[in-house]
Amino acid sequence: MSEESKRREALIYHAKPTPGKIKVVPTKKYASQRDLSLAYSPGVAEPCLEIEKDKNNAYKYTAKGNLVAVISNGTAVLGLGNIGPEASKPVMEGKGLLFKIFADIDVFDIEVDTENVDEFIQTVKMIAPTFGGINLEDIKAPEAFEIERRLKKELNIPVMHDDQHGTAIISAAALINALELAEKKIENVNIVISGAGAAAISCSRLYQAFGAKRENMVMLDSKGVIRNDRENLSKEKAEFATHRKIDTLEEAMDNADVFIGLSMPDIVTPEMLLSMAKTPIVFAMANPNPEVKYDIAVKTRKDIIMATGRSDHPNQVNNVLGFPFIFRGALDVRATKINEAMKMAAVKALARLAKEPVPEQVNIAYGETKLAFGTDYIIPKPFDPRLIAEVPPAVAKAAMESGVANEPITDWEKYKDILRERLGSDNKLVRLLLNRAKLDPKRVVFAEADQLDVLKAAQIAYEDGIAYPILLGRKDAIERLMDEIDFDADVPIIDPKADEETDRKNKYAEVYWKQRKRRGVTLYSAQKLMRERNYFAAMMVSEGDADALISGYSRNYPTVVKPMLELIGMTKGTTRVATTNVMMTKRGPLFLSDTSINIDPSAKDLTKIAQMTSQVVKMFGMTPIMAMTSYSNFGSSDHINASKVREAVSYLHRHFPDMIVDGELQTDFALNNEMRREKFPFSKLADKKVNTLIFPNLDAANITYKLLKELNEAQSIGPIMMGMRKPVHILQLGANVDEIVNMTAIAVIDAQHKEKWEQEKANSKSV
Ligand SMILES: NC(=O)C1=CN([C@@H]2O[C@H](COP(=O)(O)OP(=O)(O)OC[C@H]3O[C@@H](n4cnc5c(N)ncnc54)[C@H](OP(=O)(O)O)[C@@H]3O)[C@@H](O)[C@H]2O)C=CC1
Ligand SMILES: CC(=O)C(=O)O
Ligand SMILES: [Mg+2]
Repeated sequence: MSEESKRREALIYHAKPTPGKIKVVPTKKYASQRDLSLAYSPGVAEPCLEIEKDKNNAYKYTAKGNLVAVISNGTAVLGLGNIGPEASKPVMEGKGLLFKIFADIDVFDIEVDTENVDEFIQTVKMIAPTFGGINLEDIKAPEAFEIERRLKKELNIPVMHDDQHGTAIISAAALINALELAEKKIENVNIVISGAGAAAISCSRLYQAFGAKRENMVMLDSKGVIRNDRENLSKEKAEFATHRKIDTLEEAMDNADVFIGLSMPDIVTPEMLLSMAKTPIVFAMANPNPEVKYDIAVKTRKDIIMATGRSDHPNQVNNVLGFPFIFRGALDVRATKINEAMKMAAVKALARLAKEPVPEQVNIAYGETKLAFGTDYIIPKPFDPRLIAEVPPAVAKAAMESGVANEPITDWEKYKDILRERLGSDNKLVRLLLNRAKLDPKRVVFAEADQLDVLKAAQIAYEDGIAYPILLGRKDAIERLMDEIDFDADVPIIDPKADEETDRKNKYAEVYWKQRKRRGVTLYSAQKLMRERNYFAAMMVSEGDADALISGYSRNYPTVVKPMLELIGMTKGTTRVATTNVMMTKRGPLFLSDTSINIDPSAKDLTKIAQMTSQVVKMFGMTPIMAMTSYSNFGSSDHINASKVREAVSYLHRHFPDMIVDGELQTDFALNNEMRREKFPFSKLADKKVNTLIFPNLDAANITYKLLKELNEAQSIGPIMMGMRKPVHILQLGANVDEIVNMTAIAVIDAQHKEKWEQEKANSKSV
């Protein structure tokens, strides 16, 4: 994309469909007059009076505790300089967006029209009662130092200048890890710091707290090297003035181990990079354009460990990894400050997390195949969902230990769950699935293990303890791919076409032939069939050599369903198989059935689909609240398509009175309690939140789930196969790695349940 197109794209993004990036959304009901009388006069007076009695009640009755002010005067906006308060607003709104999506913190951005330190401080102090915390942003040095120092002293809520400490925290974490990779000790390295402003001074101070030596540092500002014989140095610059008799960046870079750029674009030349010591560490963090372009740097030095502040290259060292999580931890213990102990705890948590195996969803989010700790991955990525559960607890704990927390946390596991929940219900449901599977992992045969994504999913399932994979496919291809993705495990690999070792192929063929020899199957044709991976895999499960099966990644649904039905068949007493998809929507998980199999189910089929779906919903630990959907509401149409749904509902009401199910209902009435309450107060669904929709036919269900998925309205898990005698689960064609892992967990849970039923059956027989 050309620079001009990028420019246009950025402007359109900010302008359309509504100008800006954030808005205020009410969190309470406001539909009726009654709601309004609570939200505003007269009801609102009650919390006012409670807060008048005790100011701390503001945390109980208002949004204060989760509200941070992002405040700037626009004097040092990114690396764009002093562009004024109005021009800084897009950046401040951007910070608001990041606070929200990464840590679920609400933000008012406030742009103040003054460069006078006293006026600025006075303004912040006067508006501070509104907020739980103050994030100072893009205020130039040296004023930024005084502003932060005085506000910290005079306010009893956390105040942090993000450009100083957010940047210091993330770059210190990156530096610690980069030094480990370069096999250098922080006490010994020579560090050049370009910039002597808010970010640079604060970073250099924090590096010292981790062992860097001031005498090994050379700092530069717009006038060159800050020497101790220079006159009129500010207090902060004087702190880092060097005794070395050098003047230029070029001289400073000679034999330096580390370059920290918090200044201006394009000031580091290839020659300077070449003059640095071996395995140089270069963090060119000026935004939006770094001190040296990423491509030039990595081309110039093959041994470089390179980072920028940008998201379009590896190693984004940017304070986005700091401020959301630091404030989250501070707010959650109602800390009065953000102190050194809290900052250091955040550094350590970030540095540690980078060394942990990276979840596949992070690889997917960044279009990577295998992120792992190394020169191109020295710090976690901002979209890493683990950040929220790792960094804020570390910060909160440090706040408690250093005596600045007003609301200590006692149950850390519960706190971590609450934090994860803040990122939405999708993560919660998936986590629940994975955790359940891990409780009792099963042997899962992956019928298409020679496909990279399937193999990666099998690797994750194995490494996370979700399943014991059995890999089916060409052995040489699987082994080559395993090498490629570092899947180093002793898991069975079976090639159905050449399974000489166990001779299972012939054993399965014999079983199959015996079952069907009077139905035109010869032993020869059975042997031929067992070379086909889906038949072989189905026989493995049927014969108890595997507990569950995953297939369908590379073939269309009916081709895979056929052998499964033929060899494994349905659960006893079942006349139908069907599928359900769980859609993770904004209103919570929603089960949709039947999404893949029954084209035009009868009333009786619909009752079966509803019952099977009800079992699956329970498997997810939820109570099924089901609406049988239609274009008609409770008899408003006499057409056969509506009456069959009515008939199904009536059957379920008669035979399963405990089931919470009703219809026929249009989807808006099914999902909107108020509409339903008003028009159909007699409905058995009453005020319950519907979590399951049974559709009258395949068209409706399949179109709905694909539409939701494609419009990014919901992430989908499924289709989950229901009604099979054994746990067999068929993927959507071309499913991604996350979807395959989720399906594997479902297959394992399905196997756990089926095993339990078998045992219960056996026990009841023996009684
Ligand atoms: N990646 C990240 O997370 C972050 C990156 N930054 C980036 O760091 C830069 C500085 O931000 P901040 O500290 O807030 O701003 P400040 O205005 O406080 O500081 C800017 C500093 O850069 C110095 N400078 C200007 N030109 C040169 C030059 N040619 N060589 C060396 N130093 C020079 C200035 O010198 P003088 O004192 O003489 O004026 C000043 O000390 C910006 O580009 C910003 O985008 C900032 C925060 C976070
Ligand atoms: C990232 C940031 O805060 C800055 O560049 O100013
Ligand atoms: Mg900034």
